[in-house]
Amino acid sequence: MTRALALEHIVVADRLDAITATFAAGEVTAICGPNGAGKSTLLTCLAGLLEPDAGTVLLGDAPLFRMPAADRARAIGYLPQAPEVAWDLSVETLISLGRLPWRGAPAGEAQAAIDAAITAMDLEALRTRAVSRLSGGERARALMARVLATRPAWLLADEPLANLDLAHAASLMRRFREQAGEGRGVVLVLHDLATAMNHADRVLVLDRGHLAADGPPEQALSEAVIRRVWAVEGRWLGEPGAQALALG
Ligand SMILES: Nc1ncnc2c1ncn2[C@@H]1O[C@H](COP(=O)(O)OP(=O)(O)OP(=O)(O)O)[C@@H](O)[C@H]1O
Repeated sequence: MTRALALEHIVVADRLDAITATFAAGEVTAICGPNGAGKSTLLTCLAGLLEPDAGTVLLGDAPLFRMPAADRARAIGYLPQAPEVAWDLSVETLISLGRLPWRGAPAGEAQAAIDAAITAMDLEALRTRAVSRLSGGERARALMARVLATRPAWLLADEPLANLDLAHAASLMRRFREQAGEGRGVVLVLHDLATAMNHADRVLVLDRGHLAADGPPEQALSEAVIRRVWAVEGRWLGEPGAQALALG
């Protein structure tokens, strides 16, 4: 069973203030909030890349920052907001880097995970293409595929839809749902509140380093919360699961 990820009173000076939240496996959790609210900071703490100044991050019962790095890398896959690709690799080689935490596993298992990630992100036609010759959205899909190839218990992604066209964005949200259905935990930073409203099981709203709301999307992203946190008048239109936010 996938162990829960939890933040206990974490503080990152001037960026996050005493945040407590437990993330459940099998769910898609969205983190929303205005620019500078602390969303990426929170996600890097969850990923085990930024140690908070106070408080604890737990994976199950284990403090995340005491775990061996390889164990952490197998458990948590993380897609940063603006990932760097240091070398000009082919798409398939880039994706195969997602298997590094599993060195020693059978080669067939690795190839199956890489092939599944290539299919999931619609990259068959680009398998041998150099990363430098991809469009922005294709590159984003290749980087997401690298994370999927790890098959981690937790998938953390910072604005994973940012560069994707409509069809690929919808397809990736379906993949995240499938991943949650397989028992993984999925935590996404999302600016598009309609995507969070329609696809997340739970939404955390951050506002200037504080947790402003935490709950099912219809509560955490109510019109009152949007007014208070984003200072915008918004009105939800449409049916549950296919809502749009009208502004003004
Ligand atoms: N490395 C850093 N050192 C110090 N402060 C930082 C650092 N990175 C970000 N900050 C500050 O911390 C706050 C939170 O930043 P963070 O990147 O977590 O926000 P965010 O909610 O992800 O914003 P955005 O929607 O703009 O991506 C901001 O005020 C930012 O200026």
